[in-house]
Amino acid sequence: MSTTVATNLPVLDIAPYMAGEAGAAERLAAELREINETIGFMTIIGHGVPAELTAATFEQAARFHALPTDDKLAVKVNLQMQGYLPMRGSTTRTSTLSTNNKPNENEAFFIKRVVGEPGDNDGRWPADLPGFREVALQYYDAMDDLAQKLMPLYALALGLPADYFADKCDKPLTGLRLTHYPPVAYGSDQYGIAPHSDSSFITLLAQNKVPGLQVKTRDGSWIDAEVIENSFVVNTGDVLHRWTNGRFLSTPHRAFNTAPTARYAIPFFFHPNPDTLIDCLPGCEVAGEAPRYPAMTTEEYMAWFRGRNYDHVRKEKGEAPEQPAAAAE
Ligand SMILES: O=C(O)CCC(=O)C(=O)O
Ligand SMILES: [Fe+2]
Repeated sequence: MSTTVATNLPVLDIAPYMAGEAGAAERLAAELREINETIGFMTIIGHGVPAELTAATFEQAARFHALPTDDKLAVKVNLQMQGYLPMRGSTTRTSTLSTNNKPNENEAFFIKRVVGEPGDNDGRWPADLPGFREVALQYYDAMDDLAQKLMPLYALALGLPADYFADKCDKPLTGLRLTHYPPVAYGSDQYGIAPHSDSSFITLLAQNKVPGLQVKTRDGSWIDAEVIENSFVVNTGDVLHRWTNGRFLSTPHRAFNTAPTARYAIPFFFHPNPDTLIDCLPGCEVAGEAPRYPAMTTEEYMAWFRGRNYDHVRKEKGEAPEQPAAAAE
């Protein structure tokens, strides 16, 4: 593990905006723009998500992963990434950030709910775990809500009308991942989750009491994300990076668990609607240059991403496990 320095990510207090204070949206949007053009990671406070709900979700993640392996395998992940992904079931291949060829030292439970539907997760809910589904879906609602509230800030940050993303993200592809990183003596090129950028528009990662998240800065150094009580780490993912023609950074990050106890993480991934075309946004063109990324719908992009990173999806498609690189959605 290379040397890191503990440095705070920029902290954005969104309480004035959430309270509807005059001028708050414009002021925060300007900060958001600066952050996204320079580091792509921030910590938000004043978000209004009850700390008890976040704590309860961490507890449910721990309860799920404490189940016997057979019970977890009974809800094994499907091709839509709903259900249980066993230990070392992912290898980060979409990434050009590392040459590791070892699977990620984590296991995860994925929930994906379609907006307006009750959240059946393709029937993939653990038996005999009362309260798990209810808490997870309540947290999911809170994350959906927070992500939607952040959309106008992202639009303003890009010089677009505040409601620009509204009809492009009103039936978003979202997902909640409950990850378990057991304590591991990591070998070389071994990670809890290998260096990767997220595939999302944005990711909302509840502050972890157990440190382990590291973020790569533009000068190439890795910094530890510091623990700030009741906050969310919010980062730009590849979809927004592509949409902004590379202007908003989709910053590499990785995680280890070096604590003697289990570490859990509960990231929420927010994508635009499946049929939203991710094509260079107005104002992000570079004069005299073609857009850096080919236009693709969110759905097309995600299908490509899953095929690369998740072994069960590769197998289904008849593709051999390939030389890996780490990914997350
Ligand atoms: O475990 C963490 O803190 C980060 C996890 C992560 O980056 C992901 O799941 O995409
Ligand atoms: Fe990530």
